[in-house]
Amino acid sequence: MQKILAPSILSADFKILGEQLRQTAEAGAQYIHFDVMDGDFVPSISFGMPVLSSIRGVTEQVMDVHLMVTEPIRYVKAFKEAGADFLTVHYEACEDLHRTLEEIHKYGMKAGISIKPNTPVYMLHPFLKEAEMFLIMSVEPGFGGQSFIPYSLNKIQELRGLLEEKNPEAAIEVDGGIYHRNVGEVLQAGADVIVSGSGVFKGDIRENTAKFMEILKQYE
Ligand SMILES: O=C(CO)[C@@H](O)[C@H](O)COP(=O)(O)O
Repeated sequence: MQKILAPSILSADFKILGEQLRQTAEAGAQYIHFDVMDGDFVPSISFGMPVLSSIRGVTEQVMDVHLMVTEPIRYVKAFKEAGADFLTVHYEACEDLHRTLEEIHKYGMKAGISIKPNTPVYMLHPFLKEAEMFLIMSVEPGFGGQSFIPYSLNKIQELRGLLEEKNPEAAIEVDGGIYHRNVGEVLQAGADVIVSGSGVFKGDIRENTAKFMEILKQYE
């Protein structure tokens, strides 16, 4: 399977966001990871639909939207209209996850399910055939720039094994604390989509992205 880089714009410079997205696209990043925080499910507040609509107009990259929001079902239609391609919700944030995933599919988006670092992979069992992507958070959701939690590697391996049997087409995305120095072990464990904020946007964006793409290719 092709390996994908999804730069997380949480670490971008919003004064020149369009230009920074262009640099990631030109260096090969296929997705843009768009973190939405509501100040309730996570302590921080980030950005929402108006920012997504605005960047949708300046790049062809796939919009990979990660809702760190309580009861995200309330916003499915709005994020579709703003330009989301993937809509990922948290297992821990949904009263009825089956219905939330159905709603995402009803609006023609691909659905993702995310779990926090302390949520075991077995909680995903009832939903393995209901999503196109599964997001393992390798830091506590809420802030960029944290350290990768090593136990996440075991969770990726466990999930890979389950998906091979139940939903081999589904992708595993991993998010938090990923840099050039550790992305190899994340890919080796079974990840398909790599989210990186600080690792892409701190320093030379073109060079950082190109180096990630070079490493990703070695694991295809
Ligand atoms: O969702 C989150 C944090 O909640 C992540 O997407 C971070 O934005 C990743 O940032 P780095 O750890 O790569 O700086």
